[in-house]
Amino acid sequence: MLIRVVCAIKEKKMQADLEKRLSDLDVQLKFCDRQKSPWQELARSCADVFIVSSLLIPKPVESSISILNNLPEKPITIVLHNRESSEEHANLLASGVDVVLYSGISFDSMIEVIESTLESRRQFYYMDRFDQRGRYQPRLNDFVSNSKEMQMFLDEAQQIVTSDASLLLLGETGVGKEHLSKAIHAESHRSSGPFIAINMAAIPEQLIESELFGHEQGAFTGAVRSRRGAFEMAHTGTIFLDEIGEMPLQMQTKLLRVLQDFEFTPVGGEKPVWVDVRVIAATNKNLEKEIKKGQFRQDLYYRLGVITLTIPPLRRRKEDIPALANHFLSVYNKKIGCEINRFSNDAMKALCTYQWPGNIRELMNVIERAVILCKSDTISIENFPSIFHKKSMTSPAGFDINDLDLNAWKNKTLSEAKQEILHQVEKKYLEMVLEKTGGKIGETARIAGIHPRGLYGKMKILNIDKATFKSKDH
Ligand SMILES: Nc1ncnc2c1ncn2[C@@H]1O[C@H](COP(=O)(O)OP(=O)(O)OP(=O)(O)O)[C@@H](O)[C@H]1O
Repeated sequence: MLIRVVCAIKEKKMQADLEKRLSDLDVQLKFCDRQKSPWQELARSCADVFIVSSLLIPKPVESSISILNNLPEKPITIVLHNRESSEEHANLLASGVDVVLYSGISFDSMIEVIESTLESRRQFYYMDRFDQRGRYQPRLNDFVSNSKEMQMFLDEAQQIVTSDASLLLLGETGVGKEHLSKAIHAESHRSSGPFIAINMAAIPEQLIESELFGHEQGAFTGAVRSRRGAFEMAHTGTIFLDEIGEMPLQMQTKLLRVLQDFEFTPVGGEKPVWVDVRVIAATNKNLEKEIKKGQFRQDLYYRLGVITLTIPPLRRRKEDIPALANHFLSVYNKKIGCEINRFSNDAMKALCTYQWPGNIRELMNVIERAVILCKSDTISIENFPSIFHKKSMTSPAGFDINDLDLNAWKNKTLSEAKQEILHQVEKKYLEMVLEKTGGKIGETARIAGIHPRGLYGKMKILNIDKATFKSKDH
């Protein structure tokens, strides 16, 4: 968060000195007009810290201070008092002022107190970001995943956490793009800074600019107070721009300009603001198609996608389903207060066969519903929605060329891409036959029309363990 300091200082020299020193402190600084009564201006600005001369506080002091204290930002108020009277200091503190400073003290001491106030404000935002156990969740290591594909993906993600480059996350709805970006933020050197998520599809078009870059009071009808935008809130942290494919073209142009040097001017503002922010954008749209249709700027696509990661859909990493299902079972057991131990074999099989168009979000919802409906210690297929009861669910999934992730092939030769698909097909086929034969190698080899030694070799390469199939009821 970029700390905002708003000052109303009576003495001209003091104002000039403070302006000089506070500008070095990584804050956004604003001075109210000394000629007019500044209180209305203070109350309409959005600030973390107010620094005011006691002579400018309208009487009665208590109600003027309470106007500031009741602002939604819960600002800290520092009053510079021109008399060294402990009684008057005590009265100011009793009216709700946080810090009272005698303006006759050395300027360095005054700056020291202001600095420590700013630091306590930064800590206030910092504390806000941790759960009760003091952990900022989620972390990359906590990612529930057993599949090779996801492990490779997570290794790739691990390599880019140290980078400050913009990141574009692609993937279907519910695959975990926001979840991953939180984990990347938590692993990065920015983890003590904020993570601010903003969804382009959820904001009316005319408000996007103000949501992203903030506005000044009076910038448009209804802008009664000034307000900070997401970029300012994300200062020293990460901003997550979700559904970037929904951003209107005109805003794309503005965003591109901001991404050049991270400087912008709030709507209706005069002074530019500079922020230090890492941008992670995400979409489930095919941006290359959107570019061809003229709906997305190619230069913005390149700027956002300095690094691009595509999270595979759940149906392409079915090995993850049992681990994820058990993870969500324990999450909802705790949340709902149940003690369900397991899934029946049929129930787990149904989960593993389903195509999951809504990915992990859909899986979470299905498990939550099942935990609520389950009346025993085992979740059965009857606890799932009716689509899971159909017979076709238990037959092996069909092969759909459209399910393939073409992005994953970008740096591969044709023969490497073919090899990869071939491995997937062989793995699926052999697992299906091993399942049928209860893990019997001779019988599986006979059905597959290959030599048992050849079958062993393939199982080793494809990481298939026959013991997995022996444990099933055959
Ligand atoms: N690996 C994971 N382990 C545990 N929970 C996960 C995992 N991945 C995603 N989730 C959970 O699944 C839900 C959906 O994830 P998320 O919101 O990150 O998806 P998304 O790809 O950003 O979706 P959308 O495109 O619709 O915005 C969230 O509640 C998230 O916490």
